[in-house]
Order: sequence, then C-alpha cells, then structure tokens
Amino acid sequence: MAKVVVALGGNALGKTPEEQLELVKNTAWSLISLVSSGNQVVISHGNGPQVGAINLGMNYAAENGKAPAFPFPECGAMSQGYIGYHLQQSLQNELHRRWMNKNVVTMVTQVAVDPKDQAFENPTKPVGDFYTKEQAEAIEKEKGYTFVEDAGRGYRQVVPSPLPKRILEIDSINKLIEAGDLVIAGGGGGVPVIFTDDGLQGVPAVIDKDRTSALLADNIDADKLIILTAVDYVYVHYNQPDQKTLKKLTISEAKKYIDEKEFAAGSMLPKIEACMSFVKDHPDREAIITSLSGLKDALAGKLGTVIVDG
Ligand SMILES: Nc1ncnc2c1ncn2[C@@H]1O[C@H](COP(=O)(O)OP(=O)(O)O)[C@@H](O)[C@H]1O
Ligand SMILES: NC(=O)OP(=O)(O)O
Repeated sequence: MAKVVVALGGNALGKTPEEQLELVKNTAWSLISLVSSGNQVVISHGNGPQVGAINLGMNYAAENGKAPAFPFPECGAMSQGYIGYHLQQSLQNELHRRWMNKNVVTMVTQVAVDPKDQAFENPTKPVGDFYTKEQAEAIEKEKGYTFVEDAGRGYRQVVPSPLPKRILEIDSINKLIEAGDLVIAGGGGGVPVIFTDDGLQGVPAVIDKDRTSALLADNIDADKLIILTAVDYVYVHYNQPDQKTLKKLTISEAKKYIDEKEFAAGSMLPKIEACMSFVKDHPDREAIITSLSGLKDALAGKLGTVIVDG
C-alpha cells in the first residue's frame, strides 16, 4: 500500500464557490479511485485566490462599519474551513456513491514559521484575483499593498511567504491516517504561527502549500507527492513558441533549469523546489506535477512531470 499526499492548487480550484465545488467534485472521483485501489491518501490544498477574496470581503465590510476587522491569519483559517468543507462533502458523496465506508476529516492546521524569516521583509506570495497593471498601481497607491506580475496572467497582490518549519498537528494527523481516515490537512500551507511568551500567535502571511505539502509528505513518510495545478506538465520556455514538455526531471536537471530561470517565482518554482526536497536522497520516492483533471492519467503514468532523485 502506497502512502500518497495529493496537493490541490488554489488557482486550480476556480474563483467562485460554485466553480470550486464543481472542480472538487470531479477531483473527488480520482481521489477516491486512488483510495479504492489500496492507497493511503492525505489531501492538502492551496488558498491564494480564496484567502485573498475572504480578506478583501472582510476588509470591505470592516471599512464600511458592517463587521469587525478580521486579521489575515483568521482569514487563512476561514479558507481552510471553506475549501475543506467542499472537499469533505465531495469525498463523502463519492464514497457513498461507491458504497465505501470511510471517515473524512479536515484538520485545521497551524504551521510554525520563523519570526525572523527574511520573507517577512520581501512579500512574494500572490493572493486574490488578477488585476491589470493600471488597476494594480491604483490599489498600491490607495492601500499600500504590493503587486507583482504573476506568470503572464496579470497582476496580483503579494504577501510574505515564510518557510514552514513544523506542522503542529502532525501527531493527530498521523493518528487519523493510522485509523484509516481520509485526512485533509495543511490547507493553504497551514495557518502561519510563531511561538511567543504568551503562546502561539498567528502571523499575517501565506505559507506556500507545496512546501508544506512536501513537509507533510516527509513527516508521514509518504511514497508519493502529487501536486495538482492548472497545467498538465511542467515546461521549459513556458508560454513561448518553442515551449517543451518535461515528462521526467531529476534533481540535477531541475537545478539547471532553475539556474536558467525556467520556473516562475511564486508559481512553478516553489512546486519544483518542494518536489526536489521531498525526493532528495530518497530514490524510493516520486513527485508528480500535473493538472487537477489529469490525476487519473497521471496515476496511469500517461500524464504529468515526474520528479525523482538523481
Ligand atoms: N515552467 C512552467 N511550466 C508550467 N507552468 C508554469 C511554468 N512557469 C510558470 N507556470 C505557471 O505556474 C502555474 C502554477 O502555479 P500556481 O497558479 O501558483 O499554482 P496553484 O495551482 O498551486 O495555485 C501554472 O498554471 C502556470 O501558469
Ligand atoms: N497557500 C498556497 O500556496 O496557495 P496557492 O496554491 O493558491 O498558491
């Protein structure tokens, strides 16, 4: 029996609750197929668009005196609940449809970060919707937010993205896996927290969920890490006329492409680095990057970029 961590990309989950539910329903079929073929599956997910939308809505309500201000970590926790709810429901429906009996549970997950992480000085994680250059500049002026161009798709607000150091609920996650439950954990990379004299405290940032997923996969000693996003493969010369598909990638090949700046920072680069960290010195491990709709074909070895040690 293989232990598999499947990470669903925030951008690949659509923009509205309706879109998200539809996309998650389709993915539930492949995820439950993975379970029914004897694998232990743990699911994580991103939250960039969702935490941005929640934060925007909460800020708007607060600015108009309609709701109290909600800090960013609380918005992150809400995004875990919102996406976890759709995943739980879709997975439970799919299990029910197949007459399979299994508990599905979302673990609100806190992830410890270093308060001195340089990322707090240099925001890189895109959140929320995409804007034109002009719109982004106007919001930057009005609100003081930072925007960057995101992989040719438009401008997005960026927030600090510190490295995940420790998954605080890992023991409970392991117990649930051992009990045979289908666990959703590390959503949105986990709510980033620091240790203070008064105990744990949330910090305004978004941890990259691919990095947290790699840490989670390592912590539970998974055999496979599957990162599902909006593209079927990783490419070199991405979006260029001479774009080339990468079907298999060793760590040393990946390092060369990173030096050649083939993978965009804030989108594909953290996925590649997460996969590299998971397979490094583990020839028995494998990481795959493919699309949400491509999971079935990727499991059959017909789609996706496979990253291995070497
Ligand atoms: N070299 C590359 N190969 C494939 N996709 C790339 C590459 N560089 C940047 N990208 C972009 O990265 C995106 C995946 O990152 P992102 O949208 O942040 O993921 P997520 O699905 O986790 O939210 C792809 O949809 C694509 O637009
Ligand atoms: N938290 C996070 O990495 O989200 P995305 O997958 O949406 O980028």
